Amino acid sequence: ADLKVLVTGAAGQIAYSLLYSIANGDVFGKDQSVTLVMLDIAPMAGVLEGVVMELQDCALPSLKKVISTTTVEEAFADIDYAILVGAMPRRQGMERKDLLKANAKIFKEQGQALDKFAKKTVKVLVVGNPANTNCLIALTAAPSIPKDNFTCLTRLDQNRAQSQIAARLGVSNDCVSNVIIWGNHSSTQYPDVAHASVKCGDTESSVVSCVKDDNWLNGEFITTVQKRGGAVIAARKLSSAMSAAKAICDHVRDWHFGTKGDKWTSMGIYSNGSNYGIKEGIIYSVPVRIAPGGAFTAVTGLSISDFARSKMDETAEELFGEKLMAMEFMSS
Ligand SMILES: NC(=O)C1=CN([C@@H]2O[C@H](COP(=O)(O)OP(=O)(O)OC[C@H]3O[C@@H](n4cnc5c(N)ncnc54)[C@H](O)[C@@H]3O)[C@@H](O)[C@H]2O)C=CC1
Ligand SMILES: O=C(O)CCC(=O)C(=O)O
Repeated sequence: ADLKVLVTGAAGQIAYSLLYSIANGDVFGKDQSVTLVMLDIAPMAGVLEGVVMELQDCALPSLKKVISTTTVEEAFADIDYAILVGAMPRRQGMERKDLLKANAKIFKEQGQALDKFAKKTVKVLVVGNPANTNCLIALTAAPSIPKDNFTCLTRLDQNRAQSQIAARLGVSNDCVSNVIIWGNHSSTQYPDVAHASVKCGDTESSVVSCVKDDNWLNGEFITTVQKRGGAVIAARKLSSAMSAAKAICDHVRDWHFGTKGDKWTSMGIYSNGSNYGIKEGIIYSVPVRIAPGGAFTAVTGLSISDFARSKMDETAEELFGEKLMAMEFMSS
């Protein structure tokens, strides 16, 4: 059957790369026909039309139909996937949580629209910042959809971490696996390589033993990944878009087709209180294994050092703080 995939913020920068990749079959496969639904706000209707024209002009075989709209009723009707990108991006000098007030109401409205109009099996990926807390807002506004159908994007952080390690070791990016992103997609996130491995030829070794520099791994490596979004904004005067679109494709592809073998990937998921002492009630990034079709389980049994514990708790605390702020905005 045809897959109906919604992208919000469809006239924006991330969408400009993302829509092409989805339409080209890079996410759901070349043999899967896709109906793309594109939502943006009314003032962007003209730009949206231009993007629709370009998608048509790509003449892609797996793109069955394009629907562009500025109303949530039409956008969320019967969708299989909702990729929620549309939101205000951060500018220089702002933290991602500064966006909460502006963006919280978007995700409340869209959560309600998911609840009312989407398939109950819809898979939701929240990208708009602050991604974890926006995801929690959407999930809360959509009680008829299972909590495990809501995730937020930390794959960009994972890709950044993986590429920092690969560059340090002088190997290609695909040699590095099982890097973990814990917690918030923010500067408190904890990129963790304690369980990561690097494969060169037939031999697989731990990243820690290959890098042989704990000072770098526990210091500069972590801060580089935590602050990478800000570094891109400072350089480009715009937030990451090409790399964000690529990470969205990686996330959704793995959620659709599953992870391979014993490999895992990180995504922000609803914390039910049973993983690594992380309390219930926030969207927190953890390593997961995913079965084909999308059922995922958090990877269990990983040893957690005291250093990791304190980092994991710090980012959880920030998320509970954001949740409190979000609840205040919602009730005021
Ligand atoms: N989680 C992550 O790893 C990342 C998240 N982001 C976030 O993604 C979001 C989008 O970034 P860009 O595409 O660069 O921004 P952009 O400003 O280029 O595009 C955003 C689009 O969303 C639209 N929009 C605003 N309110 C909307 C609503 N209620 N419904 C539908 N569309 C709406 C805007 O009109 C605009 O066209 C930002 O919040 C940004 O911070 C960006 C990179 C990575
Ligand atoms: O950092 C930002 O706010 C820009 C977008 C983003 O979330 C990122 O690049 O990681």
